[in-house]
Amino acid sequence: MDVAVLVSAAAGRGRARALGDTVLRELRSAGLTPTVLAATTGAEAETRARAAVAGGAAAVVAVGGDGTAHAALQAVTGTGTPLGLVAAGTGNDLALALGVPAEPTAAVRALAGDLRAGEARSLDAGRVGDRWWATVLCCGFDSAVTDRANRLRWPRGRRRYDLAVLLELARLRPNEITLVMDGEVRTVPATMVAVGNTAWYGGGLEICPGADPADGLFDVTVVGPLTRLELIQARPRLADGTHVESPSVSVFRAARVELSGPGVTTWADGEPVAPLPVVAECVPGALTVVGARRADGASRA
Ligand SMILES: Nc1ncnc2c1ncn2[C@@H]1O[C@H](COP(=O)(O)OP(=O)(O)OP(=O)(O)O)[C@@H](O)[C@H]1O
Repeated sequence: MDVAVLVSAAAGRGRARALGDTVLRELRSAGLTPTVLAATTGAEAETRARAAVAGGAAAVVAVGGDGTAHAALQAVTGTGTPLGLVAAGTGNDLALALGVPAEPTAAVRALAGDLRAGEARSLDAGRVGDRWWATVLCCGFDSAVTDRANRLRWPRGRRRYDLAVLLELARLRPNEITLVMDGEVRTVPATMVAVGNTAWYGGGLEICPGADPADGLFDVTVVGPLTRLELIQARPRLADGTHVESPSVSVFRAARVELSGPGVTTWADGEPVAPLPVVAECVPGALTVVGARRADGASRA
């Protein structure tokens, strides 16, 4: 059985590259025939993965973080070809939501076992235009921070993100966002809006705690106007999803979410998707995964 493998050299500050040989060895010893797809950018990875799927690969295995999975998603979603994950990024929110074993050897064994047994899980996927995503599409404060962090050349790693948070806090103000959720229109001042297929984003923040990637619906978390202090105080509550109890936070469920507002870019799976306005559609069963141990609403499992 031929399996295409994406190894993102940059992911996890070199962790994915360091794991490449181990992953290939484990795949071979499970009786599979892996081929590493040579790619140095996300766009190249998408092109190679699409060709591998068209060529009949039994699965695409993404060794990296959410950005690597996002590249693989563009090739597999809607095709029935399964995605396997080996978590090796700084953010592994999709692997977390699906219960993929954190230990790489165990992750490879789990996905190889499913492939050999012909077992896979069907999950919903988010779509904006022709872009697929699997975790959370966000806009507002959080996407401005990600945008800013990507423009900063210094410092490296987590501290770049922390600096971006400080810079964006300094210019914090809510935007008027219009949401149309399954036809119902609301215009609200929002600090941020998160459209969740799964619960986590940003490397383990449970922004949409009730999101179930197998229910055909998004969970939409809308955070209303917050002061700087309130936003800082809300951050730890994101780690366990208790922010949704705050009176400033509203949660909705919908299969189709239109978002419009001024000068805001949406991000999903840690990657830029499109500037507003966008229409996000939840496409039931569009994504097939192997090696997942949980796919029915992570926080309830
Ligand atoms: N096969 C590949 N080769 C090179 N780059 C890739 C490949 N696949 C994806 N990428 C790109 O590498 C970047 C980092 O990948 P990823 O998000 O998986 O790792 P990460 O450690 O979580 O990174 P970050 O925290 O910077 O998002 C993404 O922007 C992605 O598009």
